[in-house]
Amino acid sequence: MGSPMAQNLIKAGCDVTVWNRTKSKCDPLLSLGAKYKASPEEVASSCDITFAMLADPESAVDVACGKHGAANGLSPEKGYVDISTVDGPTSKSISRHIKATGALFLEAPVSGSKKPAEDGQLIFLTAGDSPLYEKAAPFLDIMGKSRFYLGEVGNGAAMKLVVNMIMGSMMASFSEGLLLSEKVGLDPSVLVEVISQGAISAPMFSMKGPSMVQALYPTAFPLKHQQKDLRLALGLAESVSQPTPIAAAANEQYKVAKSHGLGDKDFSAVMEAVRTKM
Ligand SMILES: NC(=O)C1=CN([C@@H]2O[C@H](COP(=O)(O)OP(=O)(O)OC[C@H]3O[C@@H](n4cnc5c(N)ncnc54)[C@H](OP(=O)(O)O)[C@@H]3O)[C@@H](O)[C@H]2O)C=CC1
Ligand SMILES: O=CCCC(=O)O
Repeated sequence: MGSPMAQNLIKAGCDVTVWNRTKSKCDPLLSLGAKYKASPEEVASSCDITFAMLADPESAVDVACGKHGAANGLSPEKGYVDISTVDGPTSKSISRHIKATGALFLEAPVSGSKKPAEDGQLIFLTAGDSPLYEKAAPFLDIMGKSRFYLGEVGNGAAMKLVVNMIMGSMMASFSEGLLLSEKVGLDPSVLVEVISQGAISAPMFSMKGPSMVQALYPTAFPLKHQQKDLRLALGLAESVSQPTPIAAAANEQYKVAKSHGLGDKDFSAVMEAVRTKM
């Protein structure tokens, strides 16, 4: 996700400096004109705004607050925008570290996957310092098609987790439907077509259905990240005593799929956990 987002900034003429743990993944960006720094600290100290896109809460904390983390390079007037999908408590902790340097903080997780990231069509769910929201807006508009400002840090993370909780449950349910249709002698491709014309039509079903029918799961959104998001969403629900039995059942299926080595496949590969008693 970080790579196509950075590409769009570079192509729009922004002065972009990049870092990634696996340096070779920066090469396509460097050939487009990006500069490279050897640590998040050096990126933050050389840029006005630093955007971070990390896998999970642990890596988001490490890159922001760890040794040679971005916080070490920040100072007043600078801004740190964390686009990673994390839970509210993690985001608040990162915010405290960043703000202790005098810099501003915005959480800005995104809805939309690989293709929207490539096409600059992401949906930003932001919260935190509103002056940084205003300053970052022109860049968010290059990478995305819309942006929401949701107030206090934690609200962007919560919105993102609720959306992905619904998405994960929908995908598990869709998988069950595809498999059931096949078992009763229907053509699952026709089910995909029927769904696309009715009230439960969703771009996700139309885009992923045809390959799921062929048991193909080319990765757009890794299954391990969908399971992480369900886990974090269940934690959010627990924190306010909201029952979420459907999401909890879906999470079990993603856990099974992950434990069978499907974590790096697209999250639609949850169908393999539903298909067989893995
Ligand atoms: N893919 C999608 O469709 C979407 C993903 N998201 C969210 O965006 C985030 C990124 O997703 P995505 O790009 O798909 O994930 P990837 O797994 O493809 O990339 C994860 C990134 O995090 C880095 N990373 C992981 N662990 C560490 C660590 N310990 N220290 C430093 N860097 C680390 C990786 O570095 P390295 O290259 O070295 O492994 C890589 O740059 C996740 O939070 C995900 O939930 C949100 C919307 C859509
Ligand atoms: O977090 C991943 C979201 C994927 C999507 O919105 O299609």
